[in-house]
Amino acid sequence: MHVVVNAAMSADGKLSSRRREQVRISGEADFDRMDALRAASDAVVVGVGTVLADDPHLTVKDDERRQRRLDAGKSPSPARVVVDSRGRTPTDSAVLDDAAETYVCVTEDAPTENVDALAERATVVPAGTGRVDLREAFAALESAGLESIMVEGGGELIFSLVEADLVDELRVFVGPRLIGGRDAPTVADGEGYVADFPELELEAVERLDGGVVLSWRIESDAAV
Ligand SMILES: NC(=O)C1=CN([C@@H]2O[C@H](COP(=O)(O)OP(=O)(O)OC[C@H]3O[C@@H](n4cnc5c(N)ncnc54)[C@H](O)[C@@H]3O)[C@@H](O)[C@H]2O)C=CC1
Ligand SMILES: Nc1nc(O)c(N)c(N[C@@H]2O[C@H](COP(=O)(O)O)[C@@H](O)[C@H]2O)n1
Repeated sequence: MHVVVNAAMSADGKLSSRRREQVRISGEADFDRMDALRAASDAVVVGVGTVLADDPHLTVKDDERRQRRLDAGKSPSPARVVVDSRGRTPTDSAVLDDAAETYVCVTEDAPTENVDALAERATVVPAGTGRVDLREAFAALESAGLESIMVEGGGELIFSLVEADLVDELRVFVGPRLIGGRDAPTVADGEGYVADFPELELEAVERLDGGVVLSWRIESDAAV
């Protein structure tokens, strides 16, 4: 399994504002780069915080890319995965439509009524208790044939994935605006580190949309 995190942040490192509503940080070229990465992936992963904030669709937008996937015997868009401990994904969410296959990773103690409702529209993957056990969930996704994984956010999920040693690459578009706010989400939220900070190796720098795309490799010890 190969896991790439792709996100867009302001020049001061924020994924959105303190209201946690979607903020357009990327320009057309960066959204197109994101679409190409989606098209090259087997699955696109987000946390339920992102579903509740943005109601994303997570499909491939470009017709030619969708056609190329069909020509290769694949579905037009990759599978969508929501990491959602309690099964809070609303049943009318865009990720639960029939445009692509969807997996919802929940905990074993998630409320049964939520799990049952989600199971009508998605494949439910139980993993862990309290919070989704990401290593167990990703191992289940890999067993389902999902090898090439793109994670779009948000900051809570990205931090946990790094902490679980599941991330191979981090690609961040740094856009030409400031958002500010001590409570605004960043690329890596969660508890944060106080020591043994994960080390990154810079692989590429590309100017785009008045900002820059930074591509980093993360040393990962653990295999899934
Ligand atoms: N600029 C960008 O590229 C993007 C921005 N966003 C923004 O990020 C914000 C949402 O991010 P967050 O609030 O951080 O939510 P998130 O999308 O990271 O979801 C976090 C939630 O996932 C669930 N979860 C289950 N197991 C977990 C585990 N082991 N570790 C972590 N979370 C687990 C929990 O319910 C947790 O609250 C929104 O404001 C959205 O607009 C989201 C994606 C991309
Ligand atoms: N890469 C990027 N740049 C931005 O400026 C953003 N606001 C986001 N947000 C994420 O983009 C995805 C939207 O998906 P759909 O267009 O609905 O398919 C979703 O993951 C947002 O959280 N990303």
